[in-house]
Amino acid sequence: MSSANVRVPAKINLCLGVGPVRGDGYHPLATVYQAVDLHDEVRATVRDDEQITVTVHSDVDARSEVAIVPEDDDNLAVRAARLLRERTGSTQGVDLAIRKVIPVAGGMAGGSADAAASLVACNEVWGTGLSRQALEVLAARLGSDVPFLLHGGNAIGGGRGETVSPVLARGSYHWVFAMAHDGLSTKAVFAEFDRINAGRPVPDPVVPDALLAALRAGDAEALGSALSNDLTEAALSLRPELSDTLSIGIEAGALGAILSGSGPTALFLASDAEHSLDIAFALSSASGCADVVQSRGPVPGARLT
Ligand SMILES: C[C@@](CO)(OP(=O)(O)O)[C@H](O)COP(=O)(O)OP(=O)(O)OC[C@H]1O[C@@H](n2ccc(N)nc2=O)[C@H](O)[C@@H]1O
Ligand SMILES: Nc1ncnc2c1ncn2[C@@H]1O[C@H](COP(=O)(O)OP(=O)(O)O)[C@@H](O)[C@H]1O
Repeated sequence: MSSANVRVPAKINLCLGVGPVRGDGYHPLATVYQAVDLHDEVRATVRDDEQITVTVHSDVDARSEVAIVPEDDDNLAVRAARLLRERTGSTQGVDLAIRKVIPVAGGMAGGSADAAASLVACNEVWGTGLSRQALEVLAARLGSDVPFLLHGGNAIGGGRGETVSPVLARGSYHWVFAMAHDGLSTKAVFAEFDRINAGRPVPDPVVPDALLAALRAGDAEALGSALSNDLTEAALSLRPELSDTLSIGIEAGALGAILSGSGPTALFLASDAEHSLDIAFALSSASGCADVVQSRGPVPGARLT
């Protein structure tokens, strides 16, 4: 096969517990990931030389972020292809074309999603035949949340986020995402977390029992109350105006409102499609929102289409 197309979802963190910084600079996490219906696509086409190229396209007019996605070896999709080649000894080249929908530096793992998609697409077109398990090992080297994007659905994330284990979950949830005008650097938000917590004891992170119970029961209202994110204070310290966005969604009756990962995307849980439309409408005129998107989760991880 000379070309393959992979669809890959964004992720949200239903809870994000963050522990004290480790010796390697990373933080231990206790999170529940959910893959949501907001997808990038990566098309891989084999070249007849050894080059690896990437192009990035977007249909999203309201955000001009594609300009900040590197179209060179720094692109995470290219790094994934190089890592797969290194691991398998393949010498083939590939053209990668990314259709970008997931917000860039939005706390929804868009770059990690493209890395996961590139692993699956290149493994297919190069015929390198690595198992999902072997791809997960490579994924963990590319970024903390890349293994989850291969997996999809709902899952518990441990370690620095790269260990993914199953969670008992029921139900399909209605989400509204408020995208900000500019992204936030994950590294900068973790550094702010360390600055704020310097001199304070930071406990080891845990996944709250109330959140696990809500997911087991498929109870949207209980899930809304159990949403949590230990990076909130740090992200709001860097972007105080995000608290206005969260307040607008809460006033519109959201069952729960938190930042997605390290932000700045804000996420709101709705009880049904109509409620989700009401919340989206309230947010659409907020000055801090570049775009408002209604979505559903969970959905599967990176898949060939
Ligand atoms: C915070 C989370 C939560 O799901 O999501 P995002 O907000 O980025 O989407 C992730 O852990 C992000 O994962 P990812 O974007 O793959 O981060 P990485 O490339 O591994 O790390 C980028 C930087 O973030 C910091 N980092 C990341 C993960 C972690 N557990 N501890 C950290 O301190 C480190 O400074 C690291 O250099
Ligand atoms: N394919 C890619 N898509 C998006 N960002 C990328 C990609 N490759 C590299 N990057 C870089 O990674 C950074 C973080 O991107 P992203 O994964 O979207 O954010 P987050 O970690 O907040 O979810 C961006 O600022 C961008 O420069």
